Amino acid sequence: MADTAQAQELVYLVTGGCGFLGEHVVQMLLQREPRLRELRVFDLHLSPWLEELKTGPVQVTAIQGDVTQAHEVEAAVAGAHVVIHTAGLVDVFGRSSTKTIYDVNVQGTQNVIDACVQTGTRFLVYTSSMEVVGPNTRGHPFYRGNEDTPYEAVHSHPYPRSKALAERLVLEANGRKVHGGLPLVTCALRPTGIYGEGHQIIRDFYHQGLRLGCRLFRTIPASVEHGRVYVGNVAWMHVLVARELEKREELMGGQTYFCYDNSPYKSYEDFNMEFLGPCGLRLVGTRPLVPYWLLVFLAALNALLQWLLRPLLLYAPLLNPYTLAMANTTFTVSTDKAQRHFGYEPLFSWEDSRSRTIRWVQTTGSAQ
Ligand SMILES: NC(=O)c1ccc[n+]([C@@H]2O[C@H](COP(=O)([O-])OP(=O)(O)OC[C@H]3O[C@@H](n4cnc5c(N)ncnc54)[C@H](O)[C@@H]3O)[C@@H](O)[C@H]2O)c1
Ligand SMILES: CC(C)CCC[C@@H](C)[C@H]1CC[C@H]2[C@@H]3[C@H](O)C=C4C[C@@H](O)CC[C@]4(C)[C@H]3CC[C@]12C
Repeated sequence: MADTAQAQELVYLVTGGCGFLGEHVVQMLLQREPRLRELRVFDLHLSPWLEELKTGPVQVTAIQGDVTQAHEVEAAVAGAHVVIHTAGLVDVFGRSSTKTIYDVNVQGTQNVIDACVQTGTRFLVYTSSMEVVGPNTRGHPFYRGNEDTPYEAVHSHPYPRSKALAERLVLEANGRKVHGGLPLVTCALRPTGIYGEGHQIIRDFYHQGLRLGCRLFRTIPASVEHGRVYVGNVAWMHVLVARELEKREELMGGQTYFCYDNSPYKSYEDFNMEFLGPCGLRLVGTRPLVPYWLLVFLAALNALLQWLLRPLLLYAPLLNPYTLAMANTTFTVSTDKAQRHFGYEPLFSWEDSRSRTIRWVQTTGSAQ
């Protein structure tokens, strides 16, 4: 690949390419990977915006498919040079069964690895999550840690468990011989809480705030730091890793990297106010307005109601014991591993990330 540097010769496959992160990865590849010949976008649900991409210089191939179906994955992977595997079931609210989460996140990832091995695709980038590390349900803080910081990772919830299992599969597959005899080179990116254009939860908070008279009520102490990273920078990191894996396979193969940028360290709610404030909302209270024991009780009540109502309807509110533990436990990263290993620098400054997100909330928020 390296010799014919700028020729348009590469075929990339992005699984989950129509999701929140996947869409940004697709757009970033089209803008920033000059060697791209074909971009395959594989997703369970194809988005209409894909049609607009089909008129550009790069061949964009939309593939409606399911990562749990090995034959569909293999057909999509065949002939691709690089796979960026972002498809996943992101569910910390109890919307899907444990089995479904495992099928998509673990078996789906295994299918992607097997397809690479069988078809001879050598480079696999996996979107993991900060949650393979933490926060754990014991509430231990991870304060500005890096990839080597010791931490007791205890996974009680199906989503982080599935991401941790899938990440292990990907890392263990590094070095396996693919069809043709060359080694597979894999690595895993671990974003913290991603924000930016397309982030559904921020939109939900915005609408909740509008319903409450342009107010939100503080529930988490301002001192609890929650790591966040802008979607454009996460996408950029994926593109860079995919590009550099071939040149630095010894160094990068089998590695994990937190996704980071210059977004400030704040509590989950204070961080959201960086966007919701300029959209007219205010956060009431300098301290939590509800005592913590009451939040714990309400979260447990929600879990009980979810279980009781399951035969009749899906009750999946934002607050449950797991999301409360996540929001209420400090988890922030401070690392330069990606910069050292493959020269990553955030493409978007904090100011830019913030204003892009505000603009998006303003334009799409009121339309809901
Ligand atoms: N959103 C975050 O804050 C965050 C943080 C860390 C890691 N991640 C990881 O990033 C990845 C993308 O997350 P996201 O926030 O964009 O989620 P998303 O739900 O917006 O996107 C996931 C995409 O995967 C697709 N998908 C789901 N099941 C599939 C299947 N069986 N076959 C094919 N496609 C399927 C969905 O249709 C969707 O387009 C996930 O792997 C997630 O675990 C997300
Ligand atoms: C006390 C409650 C009212 C506040 C509820 C907030 C809750 C919905 C938020 C808090 C933290 C959020 C998660 C965090 O940003 C990181 C990730 C990692 C990623 O892999 C998937 C998304 C997820 C779990 C965020 C989901 C929403 C959470 C739990």
